This record gives sequence, C-alpha cells and structure tokens, in this order.
Amino acid sequence: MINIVNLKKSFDDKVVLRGVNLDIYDGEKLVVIGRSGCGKSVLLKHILNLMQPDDGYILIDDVPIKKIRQKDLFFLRKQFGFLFQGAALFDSMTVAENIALPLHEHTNLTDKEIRLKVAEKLEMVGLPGTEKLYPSELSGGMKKRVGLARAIIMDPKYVLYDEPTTGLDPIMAANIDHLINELNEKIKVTSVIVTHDMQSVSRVADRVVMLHMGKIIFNGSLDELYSTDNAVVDQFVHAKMEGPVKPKPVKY
Ligand SMILES: Nc1ncnc2c1ncn2[C@@H]1O[C@H](COP(=O)(O)OP(=O)(O)OP(=O)(O)O)[C@@H](O)[C@H]1O
Repeated sequence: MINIVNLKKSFDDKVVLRGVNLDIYDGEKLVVIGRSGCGKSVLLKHILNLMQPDDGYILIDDVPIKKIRQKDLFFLRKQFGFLFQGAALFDSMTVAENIALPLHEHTNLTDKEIRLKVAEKLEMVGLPGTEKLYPSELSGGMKKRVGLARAIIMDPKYVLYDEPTTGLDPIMAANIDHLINELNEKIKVTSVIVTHDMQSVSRVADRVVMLHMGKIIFNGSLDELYSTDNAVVDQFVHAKMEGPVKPKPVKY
C-alpha cells in the first residue's frame, strides 16, 4: 500500500501540490485525472522518489520513502515499474536489449535466464518474437508495449503509467487499456494511471481521483465520477466549455 500524506511541492513561487492526501490500495487500478499542468506527473515523480517534497511524506508498505532512499534505492526501484509518456526506448538498442536493461543493471541472471525472461514479458504484451527489432521499426503502440514489457521485467509490485494512451489511435489505445487490465489480473500489480483520456478512464479505473489546483477534489468510483455534483469535476468529465473552469484564450 502507498500512503501519500499532506504532500506539498512548489517550483519557485509556483505552488503545484498544496497538501495531497491519498491512499493507494494493493491490487487496485487507480486513475489520476486533472487538467494539463495540474501536477499529475509531479505526483508520480514523488512516488518514484525522483522528486522530493517540500513538506509531507510518502509511505511504501509502511516504510517512509526517505528511509528507503537512504537504505536501499534498488529496493525501491525493484518495487516499481514505470511506463513513460513516450515509452523512452533507446533507439540504438534492440527491443530485447531495451527490455533487459534493468536485469543487466540490477541482477546476476545469466544471459539465457535473461533471454527467457524477456521472451516471457514480450509474450505477455502481445509481441512475441520481436526481440531483434529496433525501436525505429515499431509503431507507436508497439513502442508503448515494449515500454510496458520493460516496466514489468523486474516483476514489480506497482506499475505507474504516465498517459499510456496519448498519441495512439483509438483501437491501439483500447488495446493498451486491455493490457493494463490484463497485467493487473494476471500478475496482480497495483496500477496508478495518469491520464486525461476519459474513454481510457472508463475502461480501466477501479477508482478515480481528480487533482485540481494542487488538491484532490474528487475520490470515488466511476459511477460516482459521472454523477458527481462537483461542478469542476463535472465540467472536466463531460468536457463542457461552460463551467467554473475558464479555458485561457488562445492568442494568435
Ligand atoms: N522540474 C520542474 N521545474 C519547474 N517546474 C516544474 C517542474 N516539473 C513540473 N513543473 C511544473 O509543475 C506543473 C505541473 O506539471 P506536471 O508535469 O505534473 O503536469 P501534468 O498534470 O502532468 O500535465 P500534463 O497533463 O500536461 O502532462 C507545471 O506547471 C510544470 O511546469
């Protein structure tokens, strides 16, 4: 379980997180929604210990991240898989080399064991036999799936997804959502998915939280999300032009 307690973060005079409180339960698929720039990625980076809060703290399975940082960074990294927005593959490496990277860095597995593990994960994401391809030979959706295979190569407990369906056609987006659901069921990972793709939210979420002006203003089920009487949440979820949130005028 992850407990985020009163998390605060500013950059110079820009306040991004104003005291975020959030519990993430084992085995659930939690979706974090919110407008562009509201701090969703900043929140993920705190969970991954890539950013440190100004105030507040995070517990991973009851252990404060700060303590893990000092004790054993590898322990933390092993617990988490992360699918970056752009999949973040190394162009000069093959699919297999990209996926195997964490195994080479952090384990003593033999080459044969690594090959087997890579093949197993590629099978899981629906790309068996693609080991020797280079990222330039893959479609956007395939790249995401390779990124996902890399995210789960260390058999993490938690997988964090930063906008997994952005830039994909609707069919490929549905495909990635299906994979997120499958991984959750098959390998029992806890998933945190940051997105503003509302179709994706409907397909994957067990629970949804909405971040707005540095705070969590909604925390509930899909049914509760779509029937909320919070005007800000309602405007976002139903993509309404009119409402309490005024889009900034476009300047030409
Ligand atoms: N390292 C940083 N230094 C300064 N400002 C930052 C840094 N990282 C994020 N920010 C700012 O924090 C705010 C929140 O950024 P974040 O990337 O978390 O937004 P987001 O909700 O993920 O947006 P999007 O949906 O567009 O990806 C933005 O205003 C951004 O400019």
